[in-house]
Amino acid sequence: MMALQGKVAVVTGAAQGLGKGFAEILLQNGAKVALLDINEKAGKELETQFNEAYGADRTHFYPVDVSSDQQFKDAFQKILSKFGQVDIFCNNAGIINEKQWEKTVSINLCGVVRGTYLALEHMKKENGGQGGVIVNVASLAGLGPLAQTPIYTATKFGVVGFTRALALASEVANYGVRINAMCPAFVRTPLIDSFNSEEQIGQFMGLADFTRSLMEKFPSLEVEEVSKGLLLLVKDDSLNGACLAMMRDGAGLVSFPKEIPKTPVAL
Ligand SMILES: NC(=O)c1ccc[n+]([C@@H]2O[C@H](COP(=O)([O-])OP(=O)(O)OC[C@H]3O[C@@H](n4cnc5c(N)ncnc54)[C@H](O)[C@@H]3O)[C@@H](O)[C@H]2O)c1
Ligand SMILES: CCCCC[C@H](O)CC\C=C/C=C/C=C/[C@@H](O)[C@@H](O)CCCC(=O)O
Repeated sequence: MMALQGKVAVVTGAAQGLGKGFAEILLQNGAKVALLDINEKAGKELETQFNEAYGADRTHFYPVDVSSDQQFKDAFQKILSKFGQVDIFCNNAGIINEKQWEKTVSINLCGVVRGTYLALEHMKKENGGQGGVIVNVASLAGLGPLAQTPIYTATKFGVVGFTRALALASEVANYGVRINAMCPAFVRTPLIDSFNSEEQIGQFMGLADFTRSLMEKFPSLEVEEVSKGLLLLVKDDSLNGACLAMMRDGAGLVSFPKEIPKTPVAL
């Protein structure tokens, strides 16, 4: 089990919702945490709140839009100057916007790639790094489709595929870095109200009742429950390439088929 005392973590999309919960559980377990978010006001307020609760200088906020390569790189350098190292990197920032779908891809998928490559470059043993762990936040919609959000679904499938491929690369090439994904069902944060917003859902608004019925099948989780899942993926040294599915009736590591299950067809 990885001990978190003295470790340095980075969490994107940390100003509210799941990111805030992830940052807090890492602080409670002894890590220092760099908070990254596009929302400067909420981020700075959270920095003050966390430093008061967990000790001065345990947390610092960096304003970053994860769709900007430059902002991400600049912040990473500042984090290294302040904290000296990065051991844990959680790519959590994500949005739902089916109308501005290229923006959604740039944040939800490209943002995860940007953060992961920055972290990997620093952590990789072949670069003189100390190893570490990266956790990418996907969704249950990265394992099965959410009809109202095809682009969001595509980005989350992308996050799962990217995480699994890179985890395999890390194992084969011995990077010394573990890379895992989280796939929670609905979680009680502002994001789940999106299904009712024409601005975010656009042409798929007519499917709102379909999402509502899915929410009955998968009752909302609380941020605190999902945060325990992050802690598991960070601490358990045996986990690399793991996808943790989380639902109200229980969490579990997803078993992906070794062979593709298929029904034969005549060609
Ligand atoms: N809430 C759910 O039901 C749920 C379920 C499964 C997965 N997720 C995933 O969890 C992650 C967090 O979602 P949440 O529910 O906490 O959402 P949220 O909207 O409450 O919080 C998202 C945070 O990300 C920040 N953010 C948005 N765009 C950004 C950008 N370009 N750069 C940096 N920060 C940015 C926001 O300012 C906000 O603080 C997302 O990736 C989401 O897809 C959420
Ligand atoms: C518009 C609100 C969007 C919230 C998006 C969040 O990421 C939450 C997504 C939550 C649930 C998605 C469920 C998708 C489910 C199906 O595809 C289902 O078949 C998956 C089956 C899983 C199982 O039963 O084991």
